[in-house]
Amino acid sequence: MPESIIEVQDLHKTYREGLLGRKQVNALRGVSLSVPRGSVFGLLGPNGAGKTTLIKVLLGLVRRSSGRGTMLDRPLGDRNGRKKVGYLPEHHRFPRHLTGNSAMIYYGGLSGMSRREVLAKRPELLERVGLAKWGNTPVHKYSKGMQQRLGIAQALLHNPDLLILDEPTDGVDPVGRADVRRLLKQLQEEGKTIFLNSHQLQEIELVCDQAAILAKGRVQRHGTIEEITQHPHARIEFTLRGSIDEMQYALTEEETEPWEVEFEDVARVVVSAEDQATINRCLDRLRAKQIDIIEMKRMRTSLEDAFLHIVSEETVE
Ligand SMILES: Nc1ncnc2c1ncn2[C@@H]1O[C@H](COP(=O)(O)OP(=O)(O)OP(=O)(O)O)[C@@H](O)[C@H]1O
Repeated sequence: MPESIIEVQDLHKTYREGLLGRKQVNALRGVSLSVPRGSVFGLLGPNGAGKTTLIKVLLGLVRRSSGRGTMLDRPLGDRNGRKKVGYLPEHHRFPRHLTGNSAMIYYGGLSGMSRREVLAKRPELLERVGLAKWGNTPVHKYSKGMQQRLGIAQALLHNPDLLILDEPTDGVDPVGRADVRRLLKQLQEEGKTIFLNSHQLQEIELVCDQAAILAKGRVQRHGTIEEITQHPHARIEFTLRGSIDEMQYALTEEETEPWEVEFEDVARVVVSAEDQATINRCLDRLRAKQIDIIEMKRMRTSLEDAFLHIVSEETVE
């Protein structure tokens, strides 16, 4: 088992609202998960699932109602555990009057760094995020992608081991997203762990090694992207040549998706197979009917399909 940088067990958070706190919102209802050190970990979930609450509990910005955990080998909420964390909040806005350079000094100061320390690190960090030439430009002239990259640069100032990024590519165009992805991969290669909250499922699929899907305050699925996208039944796409009638006859007992006839004697069909024995049976019947198997490939579910399936499965309370 790889070492965990974040480990939480049975985390609950209930917000209380209204007069005397009578109205309760159960934002986290027993969240358990572990984030391997050195991974890029994606936290996914529909609106209101509890993602930001989980991040805030990890950072000690919101007090948990119950549960336990560790972050960077310290108990949850421990101030020393937070010193090695870089954080990019959701919808963050830099004050308009700051430039890239002055923003780095301002935010470095907030995490206790002296001006001299920031000045020593700033050129390299701005270079890394592709903003070396933009240091003197006011941030209100930056594109959304540039602002997010500056946000990541400020989160890296104190050389954290763990980066927690809440929607880092929100509102960023595809080119900007590819830049952010490249940067995250580089940071991972340097040994940093990245915990990413994102709505962009494709983004998570491209950049993350592991993910957790949160819905209604509970972890619905947790594992590598491969594990999450594994379909319970294998789906095999066959491209076949021969008599279309004979093909259909050979596969009458199987669960197939609509046939696509490409030419008069070539067709493509997807067969759902519960196990290898089902696949073998299909092959035997097709061969017995003298059908040529031109191609056979196992289909993967996209993370988006898996996400929609998991979220629609979850029970409504
Ligand atoms: N300070 C608060 N007081 C009361 N309820 C809150 C508070 N913060 C969040 N909630 C509620 O807790 C639940 C989880 O909210 P949270 O913001 O953690 O979800 P999320 O998954 O981050 O959603 P989104 O993707 O929309 O940002 C929601 O029902 C939300 O309305």
